[in-house]
Amino acid sequence: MASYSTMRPSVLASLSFPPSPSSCCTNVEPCGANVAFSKLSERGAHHTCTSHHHLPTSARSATSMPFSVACVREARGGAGVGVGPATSVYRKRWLKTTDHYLVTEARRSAGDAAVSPSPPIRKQVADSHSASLRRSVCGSSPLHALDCDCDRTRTRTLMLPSTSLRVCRGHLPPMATGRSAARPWEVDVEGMSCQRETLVPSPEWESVHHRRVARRRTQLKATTGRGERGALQGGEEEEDKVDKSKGDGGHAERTEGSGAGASKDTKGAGLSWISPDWLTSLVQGGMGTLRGPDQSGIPVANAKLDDVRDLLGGALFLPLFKWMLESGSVYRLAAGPRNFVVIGDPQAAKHVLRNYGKYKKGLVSEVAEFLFGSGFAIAEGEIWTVRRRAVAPSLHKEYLETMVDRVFGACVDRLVQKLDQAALERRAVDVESCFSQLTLDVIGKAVFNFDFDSLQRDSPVIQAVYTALKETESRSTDILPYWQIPLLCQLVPRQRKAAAAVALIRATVEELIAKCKAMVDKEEQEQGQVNNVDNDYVNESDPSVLRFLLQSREEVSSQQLRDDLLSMLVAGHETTGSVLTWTVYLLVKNPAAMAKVKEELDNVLAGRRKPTLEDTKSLKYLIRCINESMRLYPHPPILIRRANEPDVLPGGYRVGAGQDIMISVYNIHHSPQVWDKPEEFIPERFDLDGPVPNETNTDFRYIPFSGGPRKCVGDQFAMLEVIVSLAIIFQNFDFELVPNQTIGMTTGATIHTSTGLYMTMKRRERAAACAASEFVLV
Ligand code: HEM
Repeated sequence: MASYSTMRPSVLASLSFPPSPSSCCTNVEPCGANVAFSKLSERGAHHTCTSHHHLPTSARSATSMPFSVACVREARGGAGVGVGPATSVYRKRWLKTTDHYLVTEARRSAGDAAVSPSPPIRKQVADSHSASLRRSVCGSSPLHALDCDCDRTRTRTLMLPSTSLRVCRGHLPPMATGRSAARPWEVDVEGMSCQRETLVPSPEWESVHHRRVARRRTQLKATTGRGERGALQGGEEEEDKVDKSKGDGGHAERTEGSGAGASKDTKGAGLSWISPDWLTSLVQGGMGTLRGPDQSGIPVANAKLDDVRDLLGGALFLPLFKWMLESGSVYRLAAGPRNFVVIGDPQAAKHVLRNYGKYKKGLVSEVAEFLFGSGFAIAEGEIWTVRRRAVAPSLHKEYLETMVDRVFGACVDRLVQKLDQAALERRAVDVESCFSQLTLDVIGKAVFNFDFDSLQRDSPVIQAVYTALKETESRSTDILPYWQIPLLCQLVPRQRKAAAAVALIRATVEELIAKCKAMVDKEEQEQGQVNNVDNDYVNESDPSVLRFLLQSREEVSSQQLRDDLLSMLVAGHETTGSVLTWTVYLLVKNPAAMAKVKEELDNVLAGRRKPTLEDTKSLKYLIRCINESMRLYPHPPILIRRANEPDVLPGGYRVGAGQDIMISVYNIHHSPQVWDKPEEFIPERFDLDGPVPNETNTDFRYIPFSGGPRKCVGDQFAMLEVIVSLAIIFQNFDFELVPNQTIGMTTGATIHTSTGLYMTMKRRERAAACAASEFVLV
């Protein structure tokens, strides 16, 4: 048998190996997952690791053979590159099968009729043609790979209208992989015609799933107390099997909420052994025996097992609201080993938020430290005081005016072009991802003077930010903070994924800082002096926050600067994107309000598409719509604090030192005791000629930007960005919701839709008459 090492160069060169049978994912990265593979390029022993689930089927099976991987990070991976597993066991097996493959191929090309290509090779050759037609677009959630052929044992048959396809579980949207009733979902297929298809679960899968759910329910009903936990564990073992067979849990980590009847991916709940019923009884009764009677006067929510799915990994704010209706506006909740006091009362919220000394960020700092480091969004004490004082002045009036004039409009204009194209092709667009891209572009320019250009090309940063934020939320409900143990972080796939996301974000930020530093130093060398910066300073060519901070020559370590800017990047990106998404959604659902907005825009801007800072003040109705949208969908919906010392809340509720607190902004904003018709979208509820509502003038009934010393530092920036964006977009387009969509809710740090928000759009006649583009990005 010819050996691989002797045959490799010549045979590989002579093989017309199909150009990239390709991994199923376009976002392959060397993420160092459980099974690492090394890539042996012909140039020598270049090794790179890539995650197991990113590799094509042939790489994972025992019968591995050469193939190529499109590695986006390294921009490598073409035809004729052999990939072999790195671990010795895999390498051995792989070499064996490669030898076999090469010999077989050699015999075949020498005309040996007895040899026919092995089935996998035939399959790959066939797929290499169709792969180019069906390139997956799974980089940008919630779009997922189609027909990826990862591993046949882990696939599920899905019915397309015309055919049936096999899709890897790991690449399906969460509602498809979840255990609750699945319903139709969508996958973007970048095929020849770029059509979108709707997939529904196959009838076999549905029936297996329903049987499993029914069995589990019966088990739970039949048991109580200790037994209940036993039953849950039993059920989980079964679910675990399902989960293990999932291969990649990555996508499934994006879970569904129960809003608007959305189905839920209860992965978190299913994998955890905690039962709030059990813990609630501990708090209600057991706590009396363990720690003495509960003197706090705070009612304990009767948390039910069914609700825990939402609590662990879903739209947490929804069960919190349900429990408020049952237990009152301040209640205690046992969630895992922690217990929280949940506040849905404006006065109690005001007390906690204003008394920052008594209440620190606590749990938030713990669970988000891996992302923000010592950034001032989560820092406490002296670091926070100093850094907030240093950064906040960068968002001064001159700066905001520059943003309105030179950044917001220019970025939105690119979105307009994108939507224009979709309108021409009568294509539906997921506006949620568009807004996420837009706000990343804006914050990139505003904070770093860097153009992510994510509207035009896929930015891995978006997914990385989402992954990192989702991880912070998961950590806050994890039963054990195992992620505090470094070794476990290296072993657990979810942690590795989060670490990779943070590494990517940090590397991006560090690179941007280095570039800007070099530029400032160069300028100063050329001018032979250090620039003095006053509070209104805006650099003409680079108005970014980074430039402001570097030029102000504050004493700060480069790591602190990185963490502060990263705080702004993360805090200012998702939040604003979500406000845009839900405001558009609400307006499209309320045509009368939309008509008023458009009328106002036409009056105030009179065909000029670009509002100035002054114009924004006149767009009063639009602003009220945004205010109302942030009431109904606050981002984040929950604020977390921890009591530094014992205290008494308004209403006489006692909290002990170390007590974790959730201020549910969602509860306050939706409370029937606080608002009339709280569930309705009524922009007029805020007086049109009155002040813009905030925490002060509503006495903490309305706190979308929080309140007290740790109130959002970017509130004005964000409002202006949303006003300018919507003003331009609504002048240009009429939107329509794609029918039969389920708009579910899920949370990262903000409220997301569970599977995107698809809309079609038409150019408004009036806008069509306007010139194509008036903005140039600075
Ligand atoms: C509509 C969009 C936005 C919303 C709804 C929002 C909301 C919030 C909220 C509620 C907090 C307080 C969290 C707490 O009390 O625990 C906060 C903090 C913060 N926000 Fe925003 N934000 C938005 C946009 C922005 C933007 C655009 C930036 C940056 C330019 C930004 C930067 C920050 C920072 C740095 C903090 C931490 C402040 C501190 O702890 O001192 N935010 N945001």
